[in-house]
Amino acid sequence: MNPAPQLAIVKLPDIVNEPMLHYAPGSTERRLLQEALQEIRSQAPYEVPIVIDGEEIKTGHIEEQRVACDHQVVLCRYHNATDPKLVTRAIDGALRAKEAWEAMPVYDRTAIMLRAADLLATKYRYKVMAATMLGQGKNAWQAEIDAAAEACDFLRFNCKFAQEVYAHQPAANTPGTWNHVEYRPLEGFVFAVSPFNFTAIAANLCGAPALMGNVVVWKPSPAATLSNYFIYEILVEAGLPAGVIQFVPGPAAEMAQQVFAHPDFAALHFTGSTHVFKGLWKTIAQNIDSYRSYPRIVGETGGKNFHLIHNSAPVRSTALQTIRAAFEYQGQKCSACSRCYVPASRWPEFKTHLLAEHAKITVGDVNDFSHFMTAVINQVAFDKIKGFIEHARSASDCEIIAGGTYDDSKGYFIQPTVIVTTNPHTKTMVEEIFGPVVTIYVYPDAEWQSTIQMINETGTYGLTGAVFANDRQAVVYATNKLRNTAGNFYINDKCTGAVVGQQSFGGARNSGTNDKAGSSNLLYRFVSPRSVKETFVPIEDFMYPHNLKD
Ligand SMILES: NC(=O)c1ccc[n+]([C@@H]2O[C@H](COP(=O)([O-])OP(=O)(O)OC[C@H]3O[C@@H](n4cnc5c(N)ncnc54)[C@H](O)[C@@H]3O)[C@@H](O)[C@H]2O)c1
Ligand SMILES: N[C@@H](CCC=O)C(=O)O
Repeated sequence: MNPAPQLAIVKLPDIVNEPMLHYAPGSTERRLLQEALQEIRSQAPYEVPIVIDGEEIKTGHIEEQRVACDHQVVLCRYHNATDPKLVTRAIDGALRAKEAWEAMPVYDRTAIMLRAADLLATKYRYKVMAATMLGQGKNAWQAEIDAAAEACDFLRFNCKFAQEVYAHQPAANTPGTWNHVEYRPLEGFVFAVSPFNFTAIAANLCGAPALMGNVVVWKPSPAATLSNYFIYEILVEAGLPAGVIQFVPGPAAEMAQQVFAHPDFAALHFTGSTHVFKGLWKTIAQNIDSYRSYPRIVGETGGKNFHLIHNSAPVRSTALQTIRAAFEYQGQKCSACSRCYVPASRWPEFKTHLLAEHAKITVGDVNDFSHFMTAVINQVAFDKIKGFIEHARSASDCEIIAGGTYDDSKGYFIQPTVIVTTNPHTKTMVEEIFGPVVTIYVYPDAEWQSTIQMINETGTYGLTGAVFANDRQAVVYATNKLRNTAGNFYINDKCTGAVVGQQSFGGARNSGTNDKAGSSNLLYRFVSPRSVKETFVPIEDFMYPHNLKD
């Protein structure tokens, strides 16, 4: 196929954050979302195929995704790529689609992504939200944040960031020459592996490399299959050519082994847990001699995020922010507040506010919009979180002051749990829980500086953190001393809720490669620049002036 002509240097439409809807009683959006929930429930179980080169494939090797808050209900039955031949087919098909996709003008690739965002914001907003609510256990507001706002924002802002990348050109040209940089898609294919907890992240993991002209084999999370399939369908409706993104639910470990054995494997785009990411990195390292190029490895992983409260902080607001950060989406945001440091002088006041607000939280079915929390994702998560709670219950240095109960008879419900510890290195202060559990350590006011040092040295993660203080010296001190403790750092705000275009997202240490989702940094990881120099005037001599005779 010939490259399509490029007859204009185009200007992007203004890119702004998707306006958030509020789902207040009586609102149109609330009614439409409730109808979508009913519709999805009535259609369930959906049948989700593998899609390779635009062809729906039904292997008959079926897995189920269930409704998190009502686990007897099967939301979808999806076909799994258990046969390695299918993975080979997906890779081969993607590589065949590559030439035409990378030859497609940037304008057209961009138009597909912008169109997908508009389809999601309008025609499919409630459908994708409802699938996210039922499948991934989000209440209406959390689904709006994720499946509507953040997913649209990723799709649109990436287009803006891509323009920044393409516009980044050499600073100088010697007279008679013109230099430019071409941002080539990677030579090979990208493997995108997405987590259960954000539909938006899944859209970004496959969408960002594709926007930059790459072809992608996408393995969605089993616990997010339906919403992710709907995202895939939207991209196709928006004009994504067959083969550019291959939608391949499958056995994770086996697929990864096969993909990483392929010489054309060019990049991993992963979000998920730290131990899985490290395992994938090791396999890639072991196979390094077999690749055409050094693969790019981009992974955003776990966290152990903190709120640090100074004795000058506005206590009530800080307690409210802590409730949101610890318990929204049942603590299943990688950014969730999981450890909290409170000065002894303000602890009684903080505790009073925290417990009073905690008492207002209800946990229940996503169809009842009054609930602040719903179920955690599945039995494995439920059991793991339960284990942390029981460990705290039996530990002599911990006291559970709120919550601490759970019930998986209908859905995987865990009450928001507050632990107070006298040991700042107790298990729940150090390990990622990924559930609605926050542990508080009360520090002597005089130990503000050593507490900060301890926060910096506790655990292995570096994702998000927040300091709350009115005293500006305290803010400055904490901000400087905690520089490497969090890739996303907040001052007088909770440690969750990064917005695309406003706070690019990611952490270092064991939290990931910090390539910052929602920024041009990330897009640079999926291109391989070629510097091109053109000379306009032919030369007439190979000698340089200094070679001339006196
Ligand atoms: N830093 C971030 O931006 C960010 C964002 C969201 C989630 N997370 C992290 O993700 C985790 C929660 O998500 P999750 O439970 O879906 O994570 P997970 O690691 O269990 O799964 C993530 C993906 O990896 C796949 N996978 C699992 N085992 C694999 C293996 N052996 N080989 C190849 N692929 C494998 C899964 O099927 C899924 O698609 C938490 O640790 C959370 O902190 C991080
Ligand atoms: N970007 C989201 C977290 C994504 C991870 O789960 C936040 O900032 O809360």
